[in-house]
Amino acid sequence: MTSEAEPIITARGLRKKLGGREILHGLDFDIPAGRIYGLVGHNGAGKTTTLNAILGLTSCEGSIRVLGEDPFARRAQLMRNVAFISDVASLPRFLRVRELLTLVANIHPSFDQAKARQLLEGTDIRMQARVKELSKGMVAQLHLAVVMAIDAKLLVLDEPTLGLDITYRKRFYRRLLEDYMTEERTLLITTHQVDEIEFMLSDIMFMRDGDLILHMQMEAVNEKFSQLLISDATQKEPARALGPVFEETRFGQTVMVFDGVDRQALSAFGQVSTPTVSDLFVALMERPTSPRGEA
Ligand SMILES: Nc1ncnc2c1ncn2[C@@H]1O[C@H](COP(=O)(O)OP(=O)(O)OP(=O)(O)O)[C@@H](O)[C@H]1O
Repeated sequence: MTSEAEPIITARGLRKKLGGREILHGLDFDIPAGRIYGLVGHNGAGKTTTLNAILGLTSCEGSIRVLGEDPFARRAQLMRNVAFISDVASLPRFLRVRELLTLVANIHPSFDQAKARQLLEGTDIRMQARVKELSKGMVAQLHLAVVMAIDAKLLVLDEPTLGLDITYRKRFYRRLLEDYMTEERTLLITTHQVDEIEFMLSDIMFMRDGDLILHMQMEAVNEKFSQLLISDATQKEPARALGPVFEETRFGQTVMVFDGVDRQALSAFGQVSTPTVSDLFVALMERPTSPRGEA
């Protein structure tokens, strides 16, 4: 097993300029092995650009190492241990499923064709079918089966379930968790439906306008942040005195999010819980000063 001391990905001062504009403003982070990371951010925050830097699809300033290598300079070698699914449907549409499996077997040294066939047995996808005849959900399933049959240390998923219905999305993530994840593998996922994957995440990263504004283990999120639901309006002012980082009204009740405030103290004013990742994201996006470099 790769030790915690040797991160799978290390970025220092990662910057990217595109079209004369800086898209990534100097990111610093380490991603250890055996974790499931959720990378969350608004449209245009720089998530795909970050993933492209990790996958060696784009060159950047600063430094990035994936499994100890520079992904841009050593992309071909690195792809033996890295697999990815992007939101851009990238499977050749004219191929039959069995031709696709043969093609991947020919180009990918860590691909186990028998395993891919076995993964497809439980689906409606036939070996004779052409990719273009499959529904979106079936293409996603096929893509996942191909990727799950690659013995990779790092799997990068960029909006992997875009356009799929809820049943497919749930099945997709369940499969990934049950049949793929081991403590030697690392998963990095971006999605705008973060509530659906929250149950499987070990860590989250929030991006805002090319900056990393939060990078934290889920357990730490639990300890650090609290959500307070206030039904009694008279409790709003005293709760506000404790300095919420966010406040809004929902169905006539007040919701506040606190950073580092004792839950016992909060419970005097209402119902205390841990905010969901999406609630926390909304709260921190509105916070004027970003806690850069927080880990
Ligand atoms: N080739 C390019 N030339 C110029 N600007 C680009 C290029 N590619 C991306 N950008 C810009 O970089 C910024 C970050 O884009 P990126 O795709 O990384 O965001 P994202 O967080 O993945 O967004 P989304 O959630 O919409 O996929 C955006 O403002 C985008 O317009």
